[in-house]
Amino acid sequence: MTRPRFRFPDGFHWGAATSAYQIEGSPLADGAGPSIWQRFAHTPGMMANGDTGDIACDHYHRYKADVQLMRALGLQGYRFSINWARVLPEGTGRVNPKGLDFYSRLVDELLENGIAPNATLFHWDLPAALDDRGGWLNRDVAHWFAEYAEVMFKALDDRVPRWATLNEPWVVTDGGYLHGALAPGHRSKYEAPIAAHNLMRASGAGIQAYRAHGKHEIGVVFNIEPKYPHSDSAEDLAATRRAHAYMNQQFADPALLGSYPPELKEIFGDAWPEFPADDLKLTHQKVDFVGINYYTRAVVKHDPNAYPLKAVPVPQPNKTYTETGWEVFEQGLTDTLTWFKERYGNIPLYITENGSAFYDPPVVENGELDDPLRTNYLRKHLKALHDAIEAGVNLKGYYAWSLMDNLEWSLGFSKRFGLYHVDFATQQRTPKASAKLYAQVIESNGSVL
Ligand SMILES: N#[N+]C[C@@H]1[C@@H](O)[C@H](O)[C@@H](O)[C@@H]2O[C@H]12
Repeated sequence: MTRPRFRFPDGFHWGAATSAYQIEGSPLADGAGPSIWQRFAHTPGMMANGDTGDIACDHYHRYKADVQLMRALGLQGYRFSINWARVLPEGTGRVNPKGLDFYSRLVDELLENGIAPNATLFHWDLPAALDDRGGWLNRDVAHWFAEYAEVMFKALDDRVPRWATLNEPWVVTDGGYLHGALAPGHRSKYEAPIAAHNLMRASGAGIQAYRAHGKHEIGVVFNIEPKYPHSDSAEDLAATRRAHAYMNQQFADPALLGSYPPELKEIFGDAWPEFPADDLKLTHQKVDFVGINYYTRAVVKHDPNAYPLKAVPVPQPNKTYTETGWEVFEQGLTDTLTWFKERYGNIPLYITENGSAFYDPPVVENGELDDPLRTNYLRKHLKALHDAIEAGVNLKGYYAWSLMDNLEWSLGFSKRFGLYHVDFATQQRTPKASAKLYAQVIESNGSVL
């Protein structure tokens, strides 16, 4: 019998992902300290519709039922993040036992249901107390992060097989320090490179701490958005190179090569610091895997007025765009993975996030909600994933973003990425047709595609 065209390798890992501030709610419960997202969301004008993570998906209370949603899909893994300030209310020093206990109970619930926990230490919600001490702009943050990481490793590494230090450091610096659209809401081209550098120093220090205490795997998660030139003019090619270095190499290069791409000094000019040489020895630690979050691509052209890249994305005609304004371009996923292998070697890779926000008409029929555009996105991207494996990429697994509709950061609850629909007034979860497809993909290891 011939092997089905899109059957994935035996042992391929199928999961779904979320993050703490986007789903948990109860951000200050049981002794938790505030994070910068708790403050940002309660700052007037920062969040669409004034939405906050005060309740979100109420996962802090509903986690057992949510694990059953994961089980219903047949998930083999669940990628979640830990709210640093729930465990260390001041960011360092005193541990909050009730905060630690929540994550211990979540991990046990996952294991009891045959789902492997995949824990991310930092998914943007820095403790506010550390932001008050300079946050990612203070070089001491590498030590603060390593202290927090050690607390978590000692508490959970006996049960957590896979850890990530950071989620998408690029978004933290571009959104939180350059453009100000995300917490902590700074707007400085002088601060952004410093925060970026300290994020990677902290990731390196966290990996070093894991090597002293851990028994399993640790890696780091980057968002990668492949850049394609609008034309083959020298200006557009140079703009594409800058955009690629700024988003796709600024963090992976110091982590995996121990260097920075030269374009960064060209982009930031006098705002690019001369970092101590030893710093790149700290950022450059052996990782057991890299997580890649892929959503879309960008076609890039030169624009002398664009800050700071002198490059802008070019909308593509006759293409499907998601509610977040992202072109549906599955070939970009294949291209991203082959590029990553060519530049950084045959490191084990996971797609740690991939998904799409489309408007879902809440029409529930036979217990599910139809979402054809999201289902089509999922099908196309899983096929593209299989193409990358056939091209020789060392791809170990895939986590759909997201398990359920949640707080899309400053966009609030308006952008729905979930496989499960959430009625935020009632907290009712309803599987979408995309959830049904995903469950069939998992059960057949891709053969249904
Ligand atoms: N926007 N968007 C969806 C998704 C976001 O919800 C995640 O928290 C991030 O890791 C990453 O940006 C991707």
